[in-house]
Amino acid sequence: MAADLVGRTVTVSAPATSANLGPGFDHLGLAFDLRQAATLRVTETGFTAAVTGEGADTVPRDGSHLILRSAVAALADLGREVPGLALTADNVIPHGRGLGSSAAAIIAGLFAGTVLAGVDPEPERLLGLANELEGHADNVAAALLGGLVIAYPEPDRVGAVSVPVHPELGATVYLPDTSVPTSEARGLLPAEVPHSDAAANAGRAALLVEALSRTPDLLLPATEDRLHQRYRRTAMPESYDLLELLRSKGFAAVVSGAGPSVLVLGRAPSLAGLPEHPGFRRRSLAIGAGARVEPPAAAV
Ligand SMILES: Nc1ncnc2c1ncn2[C@@H]1O[C@H](COP(=O)(O)OP(=O)(O)O)[C@@H](O)[C@H]1O
Ligand SMILES: N[C@@H](CCOP(=O)(O)O)C(=O)O
Repeated sequence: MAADLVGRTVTVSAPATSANLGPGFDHLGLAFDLRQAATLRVTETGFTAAVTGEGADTVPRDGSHLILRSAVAALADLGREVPGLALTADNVIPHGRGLGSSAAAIIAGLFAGTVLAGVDPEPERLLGLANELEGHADNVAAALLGGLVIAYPEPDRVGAVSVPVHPELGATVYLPDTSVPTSEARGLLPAEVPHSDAAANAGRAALLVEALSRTPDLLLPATEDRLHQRYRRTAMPESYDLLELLRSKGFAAVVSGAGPSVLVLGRAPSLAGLPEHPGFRRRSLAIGAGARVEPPAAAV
């Protein structure tokens, strides 16, 4: 038991993310300026969570809390065990909406656990742990590194590269009141897809990297997907209808992550013309930085 760590405190933050971005299923992620902050203190005994904001009524208050579990996993990976941890968090990322709340929680916990152990948060090690906890690498990679990220899991490691985004790129998210757990949305995907659909997505994902980084005018064709969105329609019919409506008007709309939020990408000024839509709250998002240690004052 690492009694030497008792009393250590750290405040960290990790961004909300949108995974997939249309054709980049499980591989592309984009981070936003909406951040999960968390303060963790090593205590003499017990695992506790004081939580306000999004999900405060539903998340556990003991050691099964996702941020605490992730911090413990990072410590264990370093061969350290702590007698207790006290978490304080004010959650601002809505849960189960496709904005990577679980990825931000996992990355915040892993980052905090590593810093509490006195070790530099080395991206590849954290990404491997995060992929195990989340089950897919796209939004944990973006939450860790920030900006636009291509994740590429390999048999013995998870790789990720950052790609510069076009300076005018903006994003607007349409948030419904309803949520769909990512596990449920993943359960709707078929085990096999037609070769032509896989080929189309491979081409569009390549085009999307060009569109996001250099040529935003290509975003509408570049965000076409045939591998996941339509299979998930039954779980989020209103989102799919909104997506089709926006695309018919020329906006590059996609299901954000596993949904049910709808994300629109484009040059920031062009997004000013986006319409309101009943049942959804519209919100502009700027591209965000990756996980980081915050000054203690950032804790709420
Ligand atoms: N800040 C958080 N603290 C604790 N648990 C969280 C937090 N954020 C997310 N979770 C857990 O992850 C779940 C949502 O994850 P998921 O279904 O993948 O949706 P998404 O990541 O798109 O919001 C929540 O119901 C909760 O169990
Ligand atoms: N590639 C995953 C992304 C899930 O993202 P989330 O933010 O909805 O958890 C998927 O599409 O299942």
